[in-house]
Amino acid sequence: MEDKARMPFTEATILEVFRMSPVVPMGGPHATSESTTLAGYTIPKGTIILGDLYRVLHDKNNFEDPYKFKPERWLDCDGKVIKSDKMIPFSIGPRVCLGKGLAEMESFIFFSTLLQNFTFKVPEGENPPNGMEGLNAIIFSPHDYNVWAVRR
Ligand code: HEM
Repeated sequence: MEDKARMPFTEATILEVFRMSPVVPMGGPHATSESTTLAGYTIPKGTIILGDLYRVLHDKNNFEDPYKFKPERWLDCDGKVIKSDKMIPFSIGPRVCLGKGLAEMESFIFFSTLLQNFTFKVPEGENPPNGMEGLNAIIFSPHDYNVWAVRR
């Protein structure tokens, strides 16, 4: 993990994967504990609320070319990783994902270890998933696809 600070492009790539294909696109269900008003709408007590994390992560006001996979959007002109409060794949607020730190650490170790040891190739004539289509339930996952993992 101490190498992470020296691997900004790897971190940027993982951020872009989380942005393009958020694992929990609608976050967790919440409910209003009392009646409230938001943007002129009255929301009665007990209303189930789902925050559309996917929409925030694909809003062109938040991210230029939101449907393009561009890891470099996360790097500033000095090559340092940019932080954004619009980057909310783990949700926000008091019920933010409890495993956020662990998940970020695991993703970095998993991804960098795989890339250190393998080159990934799509078999000829087949298309890799585009990051947007998949099985969209509580958890978003890509459709099945084939990939060759060639040992380096
Ligand atoms: C890429 C990996 C992960 C993503 C994108 C993710 C995302 C999320 C999201 C969006 C929520 C809903 C927050 C809300 O209700 O507003 C959540 C909740 C939660 N996550 Fe994760 N999560 C990940 C991995 C993990 C891991 C590894 C753990 C535990 C080791 C974990 C534990 C939890 C728990 C306990 C909650 C419920 C928090 C609460 O309601 O107070 N998550 N996660």
